Amino acid sequence: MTKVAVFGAGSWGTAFSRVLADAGNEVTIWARREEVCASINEQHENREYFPGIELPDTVRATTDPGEAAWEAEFVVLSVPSQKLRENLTTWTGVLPPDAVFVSLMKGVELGSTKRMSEVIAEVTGAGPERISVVSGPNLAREIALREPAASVVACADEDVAHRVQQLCHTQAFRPYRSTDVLGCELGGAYKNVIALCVGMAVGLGFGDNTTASLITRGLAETARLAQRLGADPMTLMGLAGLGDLVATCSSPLSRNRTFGEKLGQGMTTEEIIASTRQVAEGAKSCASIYDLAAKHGVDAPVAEHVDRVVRGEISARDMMYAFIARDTKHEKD
Ligand SMILES: NC(=O)C1=CN([C@@H]2O[C@H](COP(=O)(O)OP(=O)(O)OC[C@H]3O[C@@H](n4cnc5c(N)ncnc54)[C@H](O)[C@@H]3O)[C@@H](O)[C@H]2O)C=CC1
Ligand SMILES: O=C(CO)COP(=O)(O)O
Repeated sequence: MTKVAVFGAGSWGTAFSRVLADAGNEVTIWARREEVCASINEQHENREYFPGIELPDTVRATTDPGEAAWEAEFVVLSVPSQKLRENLTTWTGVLPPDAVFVSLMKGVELGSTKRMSEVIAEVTGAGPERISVVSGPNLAREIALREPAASVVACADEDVAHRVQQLCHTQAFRPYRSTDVLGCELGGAYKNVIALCVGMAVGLGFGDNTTASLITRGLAETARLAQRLGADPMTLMGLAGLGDLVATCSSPLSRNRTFGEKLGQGMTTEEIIASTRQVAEGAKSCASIYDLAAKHGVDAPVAEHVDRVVRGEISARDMMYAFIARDTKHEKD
């Protein structure tokens, strides 16, 4: 059995652990909280995130990072993006030197505007052949329930992408392979910002014309930045781009869409954050993605306006009409 460490016992870390176990691996989850760890080891379920969904015996948990990482061939990372750097820095001493990293995270770091694979490389010194990402339309609850879904495993080294693909291919989970790490990561992070925006439209009571317009122009914006940074534009038409965007913008399970809906209904960012424990990555990544786009001279009205709403500078309604009032242009621009 292949040993896999999963750092992060939230929704996605837990659901993906079930996928890994279903694929025949031995999984040790690092959980931050003792009670989450105990429920996985004693009740074989993560009571906080997925009560009633049984985890196989091959999934164990620990609060000790060294124990989680012990002899692991793969190290899966699934903590909130803005918390990766500080956590990973404390774990470097216990991580096996040859392990392949698998990032499940969909965000861009504030300040540095780095993608998660870049943070991993910087903190651990791992080369691109040891850093992979998994990204696609994978709402954690549906994956935990073994509903059929596809995803993308990307690594600069296609052989490594192939290994990670084998690691998580199950009867319900179908990973495709890619070498476009940048495109997959940007697609995953940007769709959260677009889902926030779509959620705001829903919260304001607007219908399908509005949401379809936002999804389509949001995808155009994502592809524009991705292409400028060197990604393959076709990645954005695939599962890690359009696929994830459709899932996240359509689903009431999405934390980002739900966050946006609450903003559209008039709640403030502070009120929404206080009302949930779960991470809505887009609420932070809107600022870092806008910074990244600005740095590269790319027009990013969705990221820019969502950031302004999240900061409380403009209302969600004003944002919607500000989009419409922008100067007319060619659709391809
Ligand atoms: N939930 C989903 O459906 C999916 C989530 N993702 C991505 O996976 C990543 C993780 O998200 P989720 O598991 O959904 O989030 P979550 O909010 O469900 O869980 C986050 C986990 O990180 C832990 N955590 C929170 N603050 C921390 C800190 N300061 N230090 C260490 N650990 C901390 C929490 O205790 C929890 O175990 C995010 O980047 C998200 O965008 C990707 C695909 C699907
Ligand atoms: O990334 C996701 C689905 O692929 C989950 O989206 P949320 O973080 O908005 O719940």
